[in-house]
Amino acid sequence: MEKPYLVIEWNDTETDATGWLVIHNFVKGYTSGGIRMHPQVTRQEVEHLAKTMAYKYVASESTTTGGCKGGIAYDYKASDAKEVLRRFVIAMMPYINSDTTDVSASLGEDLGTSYHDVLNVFKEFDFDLPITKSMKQDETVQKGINDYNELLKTKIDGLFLDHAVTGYGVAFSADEAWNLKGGNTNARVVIQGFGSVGASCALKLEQLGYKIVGISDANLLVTCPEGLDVNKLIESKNEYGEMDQASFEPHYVVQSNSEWLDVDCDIVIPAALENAVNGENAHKIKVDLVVEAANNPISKEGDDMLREKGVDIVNDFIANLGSIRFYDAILFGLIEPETQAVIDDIDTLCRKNVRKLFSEAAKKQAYQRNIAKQLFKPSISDTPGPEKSMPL
Ligand SMILES: NC(=O)c1ccc[n+]([C@@H]2O[C@H](COP(=O)([O-])OP(=O)(O)OC[C@H]3O[C@@H](n4cnc5c(N)ncnc54)[C@H](O)[C@@H]3O)[C@@H](O)[C@H]2O)c1
Repeated sequence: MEKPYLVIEWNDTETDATGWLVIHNFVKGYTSGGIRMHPQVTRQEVEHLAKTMAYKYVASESTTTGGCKGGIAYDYKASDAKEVLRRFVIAMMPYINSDTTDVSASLGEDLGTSYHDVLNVFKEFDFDLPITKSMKQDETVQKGINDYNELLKTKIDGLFLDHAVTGYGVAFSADEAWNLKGGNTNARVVIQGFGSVGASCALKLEQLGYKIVGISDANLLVTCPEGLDVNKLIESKNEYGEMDQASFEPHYVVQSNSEWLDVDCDIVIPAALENAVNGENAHKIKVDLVVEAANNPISKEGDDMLREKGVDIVNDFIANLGSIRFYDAILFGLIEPETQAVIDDIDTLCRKNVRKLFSEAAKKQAYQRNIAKQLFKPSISDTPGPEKSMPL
């Protein structure tokens, strides 16, 4: 279960883009994950992300879904990025929507891609959500698909629900961990990234009484020791999660985004890049809580340094499971299909997992990441096929 079940490499016929679909495991013929696009994507990164997805489904209490990931090495801002994404999705179609085997890899959005664009390709092929043959015959799942599509149109706090769920889950996780540590109120938070996840996390933490004192995006770092106005920054950000300097208050300070770990704060939340905390910069971390909103945002060297320093962490597949829990809980009818019920469910699950993580880590005097890998290790890896058709 440490090696991926399947790795498929794709070379675009019209550009120099290369991509991979990595399926870490299937559960009942089903596996799910997003598609990432940026110029530095590697096969190794996609394999690592697919594995993280498998753990994340276990942490989400899913009994129906394995972990996979798509990755495309291409500039997500290029004028033809959407066509490249479309050709990648089409190339992977036999694994996404198969009528000959009871198998489906459900692909959604990740860094550099939007769910809407992925969905448009599915529509060309006449389906809404990729599911297995058994799922197509299941009334609960059919209702779940409709409910999910309806919920995608709803908003909370001005954000589309699917753009809120992950960041809110990160915020609930950070809040639970901070409370368990006996942290002070009004704690100061720095966040790397202001996309779907970074922005919604900042907003929920602000609602919970935290001060967001620094946010970085692909272009800059903006700081304010008294707290940034998160709503105003969200209103003015563009589709790539980049803030508009014209909306900044005169007392905000703008610096290079590479200085994000120099900001004086209590909690650090990497919500953008892989290996954002690494052997070169981990020494700058002076806080004793890091919450991983991005997938795999801390390199092995960076992680060793944080562990030695005694920094507490809430790792990625516990903190950022919001969107997959939303999808699973609605698709399989685990909760009421209502906007607030989705948020409450993520609130409850994230806090429960963080309490379990911190209490086990304290009991065993061990680093949280090692404990998380024991607590949420995937134990199922089906060989999919007709003989595996089974009731959900
Ligand atoms: N979207 C989800 O529901 C979801 C779920 C789980 C995990 N994640 C993970 O969270 C991370 C962010 O995802 P997202 O959906 O918010 O992506 P996004 O594409 O919406 O936003 C990415 C953000 O990162 C910023 N960024 C890029 N380069 C940067 C740099 N050098 N310094 C600082 N910021 C930089 C961008 O400007 C943007 O604000 C990814 O690792 C993704 O895999 C996302």
